[in-house]
Amino acid sequence: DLEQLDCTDKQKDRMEEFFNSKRAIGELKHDDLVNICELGQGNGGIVWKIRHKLTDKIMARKYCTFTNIDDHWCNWCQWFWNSLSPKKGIYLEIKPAVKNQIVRELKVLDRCNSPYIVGFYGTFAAEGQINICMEYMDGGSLDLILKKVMRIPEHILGKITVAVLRGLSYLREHHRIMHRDIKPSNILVNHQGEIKLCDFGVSAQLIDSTLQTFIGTRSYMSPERLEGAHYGIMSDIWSLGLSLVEMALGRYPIPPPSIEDIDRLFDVDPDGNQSRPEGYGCYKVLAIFELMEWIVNEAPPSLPEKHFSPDFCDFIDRCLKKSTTERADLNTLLHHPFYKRYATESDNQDVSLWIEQVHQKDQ
Ligand SMILES: COC(=O)c1c[nH]c2ncccc12
Ligand code: NA
Repeated sequence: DLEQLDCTDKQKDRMEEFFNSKRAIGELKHDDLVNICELGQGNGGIVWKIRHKLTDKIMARKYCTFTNIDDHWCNWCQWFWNSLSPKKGIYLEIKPAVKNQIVRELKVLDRCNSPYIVGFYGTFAAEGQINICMEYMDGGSLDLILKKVMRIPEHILGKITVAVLRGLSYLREHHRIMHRDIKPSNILVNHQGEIKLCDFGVSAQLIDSTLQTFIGTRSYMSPERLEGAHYGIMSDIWSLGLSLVEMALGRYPIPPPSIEDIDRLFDVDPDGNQSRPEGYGCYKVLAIFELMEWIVNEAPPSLPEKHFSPDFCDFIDRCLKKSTTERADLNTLLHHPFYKRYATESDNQDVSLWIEQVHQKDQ
């Protein structure tokens, strides 16, 4: 039965519904699943929309790719990364014993039941890969939504903040783990207006066995983590702050845009449509290592009070303190006015409506 989570009756019903469908599905087998379409190339794997033949249940399935060690680039990266932080050796192959440990550790996902964590149907090894089957979120991930809209309005970002902080609290209180990879592509939404986290580092072995730590063109990693120092939940807080600024401005905020850049981003043309101004793409895109250097050495980004509420600006400033001793911790943020403004609203009809509008743009 449901652990007595502090959630609304509607949320309890939704989770009960999920448990029933999970029980009906039972043990997941490779041959019972049919691929429908690709949903995204996540970090450490590819995500597919699939259908469970016997129950017609739609799910999301992540194929976890490992260090394809024959790839020269990966070897170089891994060597480079180890030279930066020689704390762990290079996994030249995924030994069966390691694979079994990963599957065992992923079983923890069976017990991750929260309205703010994407549902888990099961995991299995097939064709030398590990598969994780999860709840399908028909609104997709926020990075893809951000590509469709100019930027995400503050009241929606407030709801996103509530969901992420509650998801992080759940992971810490019930499973004593941090997320490790908070960013827009790991925050999913659906047409019911639900907002959930996915891709958290539940298996230490899986984290060690994949190169996910730094592949990609952007970094949501905190300064202390980039420096190879010890990091914990406070690193998730930094990642949340950076993700919120990106979604609020509509672009990755490092190097920080100038006030002129921001005014241009917020300019509306005469007939009131917000089109991406021609100068939009003009900002300099830094290479990944320049970016990491900027995060470690330069001042953190912030929001302009001209376009956002003082509470939101203050919330962001507290998340993006470079020093972990100055940065707000989870409990402080759960008492922050910006969080409290949205925490009271129990249903997410506004989010549901907004998702509808966003996806209408496709048609
Ligand atoms: C890593 O998990 C995922 O990316 C996803 C889990 N459920 C989803 N639903 C839609 C899109 C992506 C996902
Ligand atoms: Na992901």
